[in-house]
Amino acid sequence: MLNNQKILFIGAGPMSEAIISGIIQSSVIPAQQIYVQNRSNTARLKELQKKYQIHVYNEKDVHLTEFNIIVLAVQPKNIEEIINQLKNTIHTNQLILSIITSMNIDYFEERLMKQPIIRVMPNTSSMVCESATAMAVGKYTNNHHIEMSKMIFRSIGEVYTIAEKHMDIFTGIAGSGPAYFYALMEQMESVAIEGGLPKQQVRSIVAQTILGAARMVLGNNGSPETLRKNVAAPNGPTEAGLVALESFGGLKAIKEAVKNTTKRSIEINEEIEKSYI
Ligand SMILES: NC(=O)C1=CN([C@@H]2O[C@H](COP(=O)(O)OP(=O)(O)OC[C@H]3O[C@@H](n4cnc5c(N)ncnc54)[C@H](O)[C@@H]3O)[C@@H](O)[C@H]2O)C=CC1
Ligand SMILES: O=C(O)[C@@H]1CCC=N1
Repeated sequence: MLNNQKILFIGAGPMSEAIISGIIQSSVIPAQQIYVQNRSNTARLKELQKKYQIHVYNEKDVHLTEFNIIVLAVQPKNIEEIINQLKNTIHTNQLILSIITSMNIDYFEERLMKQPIIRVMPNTSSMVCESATAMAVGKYTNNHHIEMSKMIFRSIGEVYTIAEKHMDIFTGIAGSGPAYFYALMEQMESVAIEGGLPKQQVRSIVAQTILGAARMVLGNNGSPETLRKNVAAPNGPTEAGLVALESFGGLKAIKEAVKNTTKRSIEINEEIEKSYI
């Protein structure tokens, strides 16, 4: 289905790279059909070209009508210039996949006439084909568009089709989630080194521990609650650790992190909508 499709990424940041790396590893779209446009950073474009053997463009050289699929991968603050670039140029037979955080499908549909648009929230684990990706579809999409989008994002992990109103909480959990785990890993690495474990082993020990816990849950070996209880014998070392986690606010902090991310995601859309009134 994607054999003859040409795909353009607008924005050459880490998220575009993570997706490109994933789709090349999974051979869902060949490298020679992948194009990336960035604003001015020629060195970054050269780096991506060399690493993945894809085509790269500076903004002014792109002919947007050549592409079947256009992935928008810039920050929300750059959205207006992207709309200006697309408006009056693209056709309704081109599929837009927006991974831009916070920006609602309505925003695009109001500015681009009858354009098929799918809003997607992947995460950086796309790089190793382990993303948890959400997809919400616009009103001008058809089954073919939805299937193409699923194929692309399934090549880089799991895809969940959700209602668009849940995109912000999904961002709080899965889009931003890797950052919470990295923050946790930083703390665990630091205390492991302080406790005398050899530095060269610590990174692997911590990462393997998180990977194993995730695999236990995904392998249906029990709910997180049951699995937690299995680790913590009454009055054992784990129980002491969990008591500290709770008493230092660790559990509440996790919930607050998700809530704050969700709130900020909603705010960004509101701020940008307001700035154009
Ligand atoms: N990094 C992450 O974990 C995730 C990011 N996202 C979202 O994906 C989008 C991209 O994320 P990153 O790659 O992290 O962002 P980034 O800010 O690192 O990269 C975006 C790139 O787009 C370029 N750019 C800006 N305006 C442009 C224009 N008009 N034409 C061409 N290039 C332009 C910038 O120079 C920059 O190199 C953002 O909206 C972000 O919120 C979504 C899911 C996860
Ligand atoms: O925080 C950000 O800017 C984006 C949202 C999801 C991951 N990164």
